[in-house]
Amino acid sequence: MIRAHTVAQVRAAEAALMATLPEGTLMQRAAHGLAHVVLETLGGGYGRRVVALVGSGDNGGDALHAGAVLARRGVQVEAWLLSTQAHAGGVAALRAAGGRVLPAAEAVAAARGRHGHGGTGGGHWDLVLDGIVGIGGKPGLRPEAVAALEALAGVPVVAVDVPSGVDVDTGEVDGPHVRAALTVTFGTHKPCHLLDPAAEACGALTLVDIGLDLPEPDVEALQPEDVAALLPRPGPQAHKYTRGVVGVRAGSATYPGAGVLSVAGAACGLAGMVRYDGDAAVLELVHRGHPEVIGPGRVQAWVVGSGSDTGAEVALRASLADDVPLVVDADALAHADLVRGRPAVLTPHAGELARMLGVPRAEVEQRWLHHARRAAVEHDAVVLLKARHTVVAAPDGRVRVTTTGTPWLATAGAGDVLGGLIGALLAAGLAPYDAASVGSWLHGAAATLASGGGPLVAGDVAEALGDLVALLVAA
Ligand SMILES: NC(=O)C1=CN([C@@H]2O[C@H](COP(=O)(O)OP(=O)(O)OC[C@H]3O[C@@H](n4cnc5c(N)ncnc54)[C@H](O)[C@@H]3O)[C@@H](O)[C@H]2O)[C@@H](O)CC1
Ligand SMILES: [K+]
Repeated sequence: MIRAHTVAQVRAAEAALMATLPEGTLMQRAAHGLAHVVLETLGGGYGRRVVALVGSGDNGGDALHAGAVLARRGVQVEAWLLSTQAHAGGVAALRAAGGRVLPAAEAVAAARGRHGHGGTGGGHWDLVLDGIVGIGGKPGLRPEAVAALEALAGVPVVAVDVPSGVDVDTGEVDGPHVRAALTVTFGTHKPCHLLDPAAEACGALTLVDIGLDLPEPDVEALQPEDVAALLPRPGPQAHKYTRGVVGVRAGSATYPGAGVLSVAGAACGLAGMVRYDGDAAVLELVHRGHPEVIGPGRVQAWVVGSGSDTGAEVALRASLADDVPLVVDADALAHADLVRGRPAVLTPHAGELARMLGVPRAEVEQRWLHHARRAAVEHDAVVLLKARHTVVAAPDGRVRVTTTGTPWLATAGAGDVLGGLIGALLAAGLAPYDAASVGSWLHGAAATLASGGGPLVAGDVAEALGDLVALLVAA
């Protein structure tokens, strides 16, 4: 599991640990870990050239101390100070190790002198260390930092702890921020490493352990071993009913494909049986790919709403009449109020969630975490907000972010497959929060498997699920 803690949680854990250790120990752990990752990234030390952008706080201190370690390994290190307040011990350590320290304004002016305004002076450097601000930073960057980054445009950036300028606790961005190729973080992940748009600015992630003792995380992301542990598996005595029956009320004469694809997701094999309750012509289409699907009857979970058109409300009310958990998607989301307090997973995309909450879509896309959490509380149900990094929020505040997937998954019908898959997991006995987050993880991973780096259609995702589950179960 990737566990992400808020700034306040990290500060508390750091304070508790620091009280037991000699001063500076944690920064040394962080700086050595960071330097080690940088040396690996550079493929060695001697002859490499690294510039550190250094702000006024301990994040700059980390960059300076890491710079000192790098300088001792033969790296040519220059620190550009963005403030007169730079970490004194770090400055002294870097100087003592042979690094150069100068005000950023002077370095930027020199780069501009050599290469003109807007600067292509970056060509000299192999890597930029972003020690502008860490968890103590306010969102956005000051003009001096923006100018320094411009002067170094094109050089890969390694962010120290977080990409400077992003909101650490929410992943929101407001104004300029660093875009890193790699982020090296300390002690634990922070929400901005998982939540877009900040997560996109992190690049790859590496965690350096500094020995923090941490509470329950604010946000987490399932990893393959977590998904494998949560996957429902048939026991030796299993039969189709004990494995769960999932019912699908999706698709209509107008949108038959939604029914076919919802069933394709539900028929992933993780439940024992799939029932279809809807348009007879759609059932005929369903039978071409899935002859095992049967008509209405008792189920352990319902999937409702995709392509249901004007029949969504009737389908939802009929499903609620059975006291079983349900997936509420697409057209049925307009009637999500009916579901309040029932075991359910609501699966909106940003536009649908915006309508549910009565806010502009752009606001949802700026503040994914906030809106997913708010919707989960207001609807008293698990909300799965579909996006590049899907956010699954429970009414009690728990949040899981999905980091699997590929941009090729942005394709028609992919959401129908996801709804069916989550329905199968509910029918198999997973709680709504687990079913939603495991389903979303599997959906993204199956897309990556099916894509192989190229385009795909929704049916390919459903087809890849079997192979994916086999890989997880075997691992
Ligand atoms: N305290 C410790 O022992 C440890 C701290 N660590 C490092 O310390 C960092 C936190 O350090 P700090 O609490 O000193 O805070 P930061 O270094 O994150 O930044 C705070 C400083 O930046 C200024 N500032 C805030 N927003 C700004 C902005 N948008 N632009 C420019 N300047 C801005 C503030 O005036 C303040 O001086 C962590 O992210 C991590 O890198 C790690 O070394 C682990 C151990
Ligand atoms: K930083």
